[in-house]
Amino acid sequence: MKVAVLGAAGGIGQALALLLKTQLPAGSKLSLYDIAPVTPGVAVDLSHIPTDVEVKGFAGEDPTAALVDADVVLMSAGVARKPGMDRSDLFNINAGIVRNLMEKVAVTCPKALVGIITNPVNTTVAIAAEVLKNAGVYDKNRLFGITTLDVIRSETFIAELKGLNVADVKVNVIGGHSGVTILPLLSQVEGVTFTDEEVAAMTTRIQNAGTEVVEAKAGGGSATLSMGQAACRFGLSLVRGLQGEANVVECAYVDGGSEHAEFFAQPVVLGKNGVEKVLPYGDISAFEANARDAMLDTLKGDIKLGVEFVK
Ligand SMILES: NC(=O)C1=CN([C@@H]2O[C@H](COP(=O)(O)OP(=O)(O)OC[C@H]3O[C@@H](n4cnc5c(N)ncnc54)[C@H](O)[C@@H]3O)[C@@H](O)[C@H]2O)C=CC1
Ligand SMILES: O=C([O-])CC(=O)C(=O)O
Repeated sequence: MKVAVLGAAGGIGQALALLLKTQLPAGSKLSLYDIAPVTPGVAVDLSHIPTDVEVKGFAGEDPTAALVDADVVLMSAGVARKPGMDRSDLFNINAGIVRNLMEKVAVTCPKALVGIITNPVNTTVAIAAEVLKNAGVYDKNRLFGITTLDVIRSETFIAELKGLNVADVKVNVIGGHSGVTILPLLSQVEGVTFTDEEVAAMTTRIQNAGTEVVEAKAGGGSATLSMGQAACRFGLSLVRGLQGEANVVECAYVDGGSEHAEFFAQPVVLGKNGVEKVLPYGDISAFEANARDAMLDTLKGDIKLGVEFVK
């Protein structure tokens, strides 16, 4: 199994690479790419950790060497937010970065499962899809926007509020990955009841959790360590699915035939070809149905921006 991380010298990339070095199955290969010249050094550093995962690092303008034979590509290349910015403010720089990297993926490892972390995810995933379509290699089951951070935040915040063991809290988060498009389905959390006020406050906190970190880091970037953990969880789930494990389920932003939008985050079963099955997200409350319907114009606009960028 070969996993490539693009943007590997960054805050997320280094945290993710460390977790993958220690958690990928024995015999895996980890390939790190970033334009930053330090990247081969990051690989040398990680290679001193005694696990059976081979690490190689590549820097420079061309990611091809890192992508050869990749089964999974996790992309966090790009710029991060500073206080006062919205995720959509990252579009101008990150759209081109994602497009250029996806052009190399399309040529070098078109069958890889690709997880996009680079923001704005609602739009960059649409960009990635258009690039793959233009190259004639698009398979909707192999492309994912990684929304796992919204899931782990929801689980953490709910466990804190309700005094639960966080390992027992499971939450689906649907929609997209910014502001109102992030919709945690609190009504489905087993063994927990929320007042209307708690639902409203918790939903808002989860939607604004990225901004909470951006403000706390005060100009030093956005979530990197929690995102490293989230991306590692999602990447390992992709690997487990590829290896034939049954019942690997994650929420992800996919082109899954949703009635709501071309891309929509919801639970999916992962397998040898990526998405094996898109699962229904189940019964939701009136509050959640309203929030879902209210987000759709924003989400569809974000997707359209990505499609038009590539055209
Ligand atoms: N999906 C999600 O839930 C989350 C997404 N993000 C996003 O992830 C992205 C990365 O964030 P950080 O790691 O904190 O940023 P960072 O600035 O620490 O790292 C980004 C890395 O990308 C590299 N890079 C830039 N252009 C590149 C290119 N053309 N090819 C290869 N590498 C390139 C940079 O050299 C840098 O090392 C941002 O867009 C951020 O908004 C952040 C948190 C959560
Ligand atoms: O908020 C940001 O800019 C980074 C991000 O996507 C998150 O932390 O959820």
